[in-house]
Amino acid sequence: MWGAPFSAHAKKMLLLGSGELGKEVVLEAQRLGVETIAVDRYANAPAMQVAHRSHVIDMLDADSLKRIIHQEKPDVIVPEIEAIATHALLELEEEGFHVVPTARAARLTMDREGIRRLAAENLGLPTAGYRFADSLEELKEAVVALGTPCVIKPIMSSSGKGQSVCHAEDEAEACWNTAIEGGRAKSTRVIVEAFVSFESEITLLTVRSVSGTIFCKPIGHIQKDGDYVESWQPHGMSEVQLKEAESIAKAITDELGGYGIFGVELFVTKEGIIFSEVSPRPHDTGMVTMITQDLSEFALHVRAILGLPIPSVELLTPGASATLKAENASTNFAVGGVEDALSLPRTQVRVFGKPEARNGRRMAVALSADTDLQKARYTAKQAASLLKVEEYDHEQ
Ligand SMILES: Nc1ncnc2c1ncn2[C@@H]1O[C@H](COP(=O)(O)OP(=O)(O)OP(=O)(O)O)[C@@H](O)[C@H]1O
Ligand SMILES: NCC(=O)N[C@@H]1O[C@H](COP(=O)([O-])[O-])[C@@H](O)[C@H]1O
Ligand SMILES: [Mg+2]
Repeated sequence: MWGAPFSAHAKKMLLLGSGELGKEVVLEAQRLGVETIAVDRYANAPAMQVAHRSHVIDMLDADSLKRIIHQEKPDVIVPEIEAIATHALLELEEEGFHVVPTARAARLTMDREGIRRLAAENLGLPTAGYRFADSLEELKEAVVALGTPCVIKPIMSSSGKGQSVCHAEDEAEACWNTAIEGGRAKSTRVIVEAFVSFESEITLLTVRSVSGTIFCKPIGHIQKDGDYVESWQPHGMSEVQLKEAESIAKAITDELGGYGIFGVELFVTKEGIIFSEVSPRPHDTGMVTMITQDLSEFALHVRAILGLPIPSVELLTPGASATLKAENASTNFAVGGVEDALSLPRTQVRVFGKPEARNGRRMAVALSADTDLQKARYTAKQAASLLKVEEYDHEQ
């Protein structure tokens, strides 16, 4: 029970990160009458455009983070990206603030080392072989030890930023440079992972709420340069594979604890299911649930966070999503082709409203439903291909 936004008894939710995923979280929170505050490193971020108010701060700076949280005194703090001063979240939790799902979960998943060691070394979950390196020399040793191809990633990054595949030992230096330039935080530590030749990869959305743990139907996806371009639900898997996937997801989410949605990323291989990583928050590939489920991953996150019951989640139809990415840097552009995309059957579009385009930046997503999953995938891809980031002429 809570009062209206802006009133003395309002329920206040503060998001750390205000991208396209946060925007949907804010919209869902507002449907339940929650007061929303969006925070990010730049102005006019997507979630800021729909939240009650917003702040621009360096979220990797602990003092700025604590200052804004002490000022706002939110009832719930919702990390929306990894790159946050998570040690400050641990302190804030100690003070009595509620961090979603827990400050420890945010801390462990912000860097690949924390979550990988927890999954592989503490829980004994199957993962790709891995090593960590703090210098080019150490990286070269790791590449020799793991063999090629292997995948190199900054320990703090997301959406494939700074990630590369090393095909031969003499590529190690180029991979090192990519990682150092691409990480979201200025860390020089990288993870080197043995390359997994998977048959498919999935996100298993797992919801922890007062009602217990439930799983959404598996979401299949395709990634390009470490970033998702297409996802669909349900992904076809055998009963045995699904049980294995659910048991890994249950183990890691039970360990992280708290209430909320988790995107558990898994590789499906001939030999079995391999754990990749987990986001204690909605997942980009899960945007497809906006068209497939009775409760989207955003609605589920908000309900779980607020301590509300989630007795079940239903897949209403097979469906798919496909992304629009910008190719050039610009602040004077429009997302065009929406009319053409929406002329396709059972298709929707979300335009994120990011104020700046950059090469590779995700700007919009197309969502399509169809009783035939393959048709849904085809239509979503077609819709996304009709969307374009178009530059205005200088005079306009
Ligand atoms: N060890 C690996 N073997 C094979 N492919 C991999 C490996 N690690 C990552 N990939 C590929 O790169 C993609 C992105 O990797 P990962 O999820 O670790 O990066 P990320 O930057 O955290 O991405 P996101 O934030 O979108 O989840 C994976 O979904 C997979 O397609
Ligand atoms: N894979 C994680 C992911 O998709 N996160 C989503 O992308 C935003 C950052 O986008 P930007 O880099 O374009 O600002 C984040 O704020 C989040 O919504
Ligand atoms: Mg990932």
